[in-house]
Amino acid sequence: MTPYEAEQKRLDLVLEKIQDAKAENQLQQASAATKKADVDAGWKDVRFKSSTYGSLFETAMSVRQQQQMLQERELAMNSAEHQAVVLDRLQERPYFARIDVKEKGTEKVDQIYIGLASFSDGPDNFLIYDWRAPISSIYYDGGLGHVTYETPDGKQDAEVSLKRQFQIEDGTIVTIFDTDEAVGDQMLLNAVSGESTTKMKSIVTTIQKEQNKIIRNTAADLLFVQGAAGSGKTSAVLQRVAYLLYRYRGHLTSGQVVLFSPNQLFNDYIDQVLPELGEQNMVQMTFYQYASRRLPKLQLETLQERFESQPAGVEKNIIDLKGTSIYFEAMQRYAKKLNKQHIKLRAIKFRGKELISKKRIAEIYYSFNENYNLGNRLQATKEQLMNILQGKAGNEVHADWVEAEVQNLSKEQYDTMLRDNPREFESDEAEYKFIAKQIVMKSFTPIIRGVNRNHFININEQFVHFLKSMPNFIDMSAYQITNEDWQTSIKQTVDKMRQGALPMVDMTPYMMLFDLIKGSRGEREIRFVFIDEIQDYTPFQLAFLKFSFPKARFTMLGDLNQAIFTKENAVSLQDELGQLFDPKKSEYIELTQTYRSTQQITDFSKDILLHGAQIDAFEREGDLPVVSVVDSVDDMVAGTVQQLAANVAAKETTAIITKTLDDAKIAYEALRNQVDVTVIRTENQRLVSGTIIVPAYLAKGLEFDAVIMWDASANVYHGDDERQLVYTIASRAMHQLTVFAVEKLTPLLAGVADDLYEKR
Ligand SMILES: Nc1ncnc2c1ncn2[C@@H]1O[C@H](COP(=O)(O)OP(=O)(O)OP(=O)(O)O)[C@@H](O)[C@H]1O
Repeated sequence: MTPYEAEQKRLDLVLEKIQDAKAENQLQQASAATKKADVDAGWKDVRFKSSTYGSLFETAMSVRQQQQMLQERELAMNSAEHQAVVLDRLQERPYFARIDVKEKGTEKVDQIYIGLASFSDGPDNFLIYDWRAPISSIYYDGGLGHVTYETPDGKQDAEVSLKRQFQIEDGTIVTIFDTDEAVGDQMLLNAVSGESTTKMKSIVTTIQKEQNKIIRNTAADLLFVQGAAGSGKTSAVLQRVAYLLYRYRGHLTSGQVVLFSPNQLFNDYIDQVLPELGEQNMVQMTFYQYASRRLPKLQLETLQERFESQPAGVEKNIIDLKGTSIYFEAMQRYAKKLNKQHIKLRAIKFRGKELISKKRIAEIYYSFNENYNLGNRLQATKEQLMNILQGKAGNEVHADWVEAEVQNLSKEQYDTMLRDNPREFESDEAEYKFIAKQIVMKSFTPIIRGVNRNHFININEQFVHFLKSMPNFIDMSAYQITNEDWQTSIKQTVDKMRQGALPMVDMTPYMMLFDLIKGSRGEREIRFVFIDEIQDYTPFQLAFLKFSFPKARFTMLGDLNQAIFTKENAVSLQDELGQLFDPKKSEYIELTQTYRSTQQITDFSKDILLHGAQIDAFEREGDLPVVSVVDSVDDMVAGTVQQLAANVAAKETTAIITKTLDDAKIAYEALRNQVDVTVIRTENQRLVSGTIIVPAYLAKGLEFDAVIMWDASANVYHGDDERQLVYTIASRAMHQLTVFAVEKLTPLLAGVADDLYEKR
């Protein structure tokens, strides 16, 4: 029998067993469904008796029992359902690799077949191993011969005598490929040569050794991945989520994993990867969404506003300062001082008059000794305020307005107030008291809620006071900021706040200050936080996220060359992180090999960068990028139409990437009558197939077969600080890159070596 025949025979056998398992699974599902129906019927027996405490408790018990039963059944059904999905997937593609391994100390050679999930036909007889199983690591990590791999019990030695890759289609083995490398280049070439789609795909069959390190790391508190554009950072990190969910099954749910992504469009782009791997998606959001959730009343600056504002001079110095860890630390020191003085309060009012004055609240707040921290102090203040409110409510019973309301009660209102209470009162006085108390309690409810929600802290005023105090904490001249500059900037912030808005730079400090005053302990149930495009975060934001997720391990991914928001500040990020996380528990991994683009596009993009970053192109040939400097916008439009026609003929999806949203709209107006295009205006739009026009800041993290860079003229991209932006745009292209400029090409591209592109 040839190896091919032998493998096909085995495959047939496995498929048969999968078929058996499916039949079995269907029976299980049916039985789970009947059991659930029984429980549902049981609900009818749950009577709600609530006249006494005893019976209330009894009802609660039986509801609880029903719920528990229901949950168990649901779980059984879910796992049967889940299993069914897994089996379907395995039937489609049972495995993609095989390794023959002899573990140290044994003589037997095991044939390990690796697929998307484990499958066995009896205890310990695994016909397929999950790609995340410890032993599967061997497939990704090395060649033939001696290997060691990590298991939960420590390192294990083994000998590998065969590595085989398969392509299986419809139950038939199409190719078998034996290799002595980690993951054969041919296989990788096949994987990356496909066309782009609007959804990212998993890379499970061709994970590279360096990527495998990222995926399987469980030791680091901070895993920092610096990687060139297209080096598979995002891919690796999504595989990592799937890995962690597998590794900590039963202790970790997808709801305890949060991914901060650059924009909503990107969320949309990656949301199929985990389901494809048989896992649920983690919580995905942008930093902006996180902030809006926490500050629902404030209008925050949007991505577009942030990207398109081009602060310079002092304004920029101030923005820079507000993003530093120095500013973060200054805030901590400022907050500490609030234990002694300067807390900003709001009087508690009721029916237009002051119930508890600011002065009184301050007295209470500062009546606790210095051992109290801000959180305890606030808590203790709240308790006292509640006591006072209770007393005040008692006094209020005899107020005129209450009396009037009692008199005016309708019969219906009266009945609702009495509810199940006995209708007979000892005296009229007792009846009045009872009703009046209800009325007072009802009108006090919003005040009590307000106290519970810290409304007596005037956070806006506090924030302004914080800003005003900063010159006492930070030497502003070190940032080229004069006292006057600082005061002007405070005024601008205050003006914005008056309109119910908050500038982006003040957003994180504002949340942080409030958290400090509240003594917030962060979201402790979150275990893993992933931050993509880390170069766009300031040290202040990172410190804030660390504070907000105190129990989480962090994985940060970024490309310092694509720092389109923070620009050169990103370089110091790594140093800053060294202060936030214990260096002994931090790991830095660099990915230099890029997979997205052809050699020609990678070489061109790389040359845009000044410092010749370490970027290795994957050997895949394509056309040279084309740079076309034309005489007028009309010519650019005509050229774009022509290029689009060529791309469509070659079945390449194209993105026309502009610098700003306005440019995108202009391009759209110019093109819409001639070609079929969709303009992406906001991050909340869906990615559609076909040609799109998108502003650069929304194209982050995405990739396209072909990219047309719109208007790369000298008057559009001028400053050296836009180099990273130009690099980001160019590096979105997989196979085809066309650059148009009107009259004069941006100097940022003019510096690229002549032989790396074709002039047209
Ligand atoms: N091991 C791999 N096997 C096959 N394809 C891969 C592999 N690693 C990455 N790729 C492909 O390379 C492309 C770029 O990957 P990805 O988007 O993850 O890179 P990135 O580092 O996040 O890029 P950027 O920083 O530019 O957004 C994707 O099409 C991805 O599928």
